[in-house]
Amino acid sequence: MTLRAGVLAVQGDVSEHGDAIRRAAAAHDQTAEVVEIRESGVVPDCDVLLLPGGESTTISRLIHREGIADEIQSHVDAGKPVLATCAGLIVSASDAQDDRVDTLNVIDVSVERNAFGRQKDSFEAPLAVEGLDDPFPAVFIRAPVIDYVGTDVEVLATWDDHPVAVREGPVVGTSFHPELTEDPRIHDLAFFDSVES
Ligand SMILES: NC(=O)CC[C@H](N)C(=O)O
Repeated sequence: MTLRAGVLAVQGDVSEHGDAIRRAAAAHDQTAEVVEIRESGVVPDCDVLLLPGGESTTISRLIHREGIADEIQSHVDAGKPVLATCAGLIVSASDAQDDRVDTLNVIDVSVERNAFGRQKDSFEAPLAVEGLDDPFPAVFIRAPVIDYVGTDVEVLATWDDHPVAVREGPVVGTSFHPELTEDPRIHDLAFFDSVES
C-alpha cells in the first residue's frame, strides 16, 4: 500500500517530516508518497496529514488565507489521521491563548506558546510514551506547554508534570519534534496503528 502523506508546507520544518513518514512506512514494508501542501485542493487527496513545527502565528494566518484550514478540519471529521508537532499542535488546539493564532480546534487542548524551556530554548529528554517499550528521544524547541486537556483527550506522555504527547480520535499532537530524530516510533504510533487497523 502506498500512503499519500500531506505535509503542511506553508512554513516550518517540512522536509524532516517527509523523511520521517517515509522511514515509518518502510518499517511496515509500505511506501509513503509525500506531497507538500501550500494551497487548497491538496488535502482532500491525502490519507494522512503532518502539521510541522515552525511559527504558529504565520502557519495559522496562511492556512486560513489559502483555504487549507477548512480542508484540514474536514480531514479530521472524516476520521483520517493527523500528526501535529509543536507549532502544528498549537495551530490544532482548541485554544492557543494568543489572538494571533486562529486555531483549528481539532484537538481539545489549551496551550501556552513558548513556555517550555524559557531559560534554555531547547533541550532533549528521554520520554516515556504510552505504547512504546523504550523512552523516545524528545527534542523540545521553544515548545508549548499544554495546560488543559479535554475529557476525550488521551495523554500519551508527560514531562515536568505537563502533557507533551496527546491523542484525540485521529489526531496525535506533540509539544516536541519527533521528526528531528531518526526514530520513527511517534510517526508509527500516529499513522500505522490507526491506518492498519
Ligand atoms: N519549534 C516550534 O515549532 C516552536 C513553536 C513556536 N514557538 C510557536 O509558538 O509558534
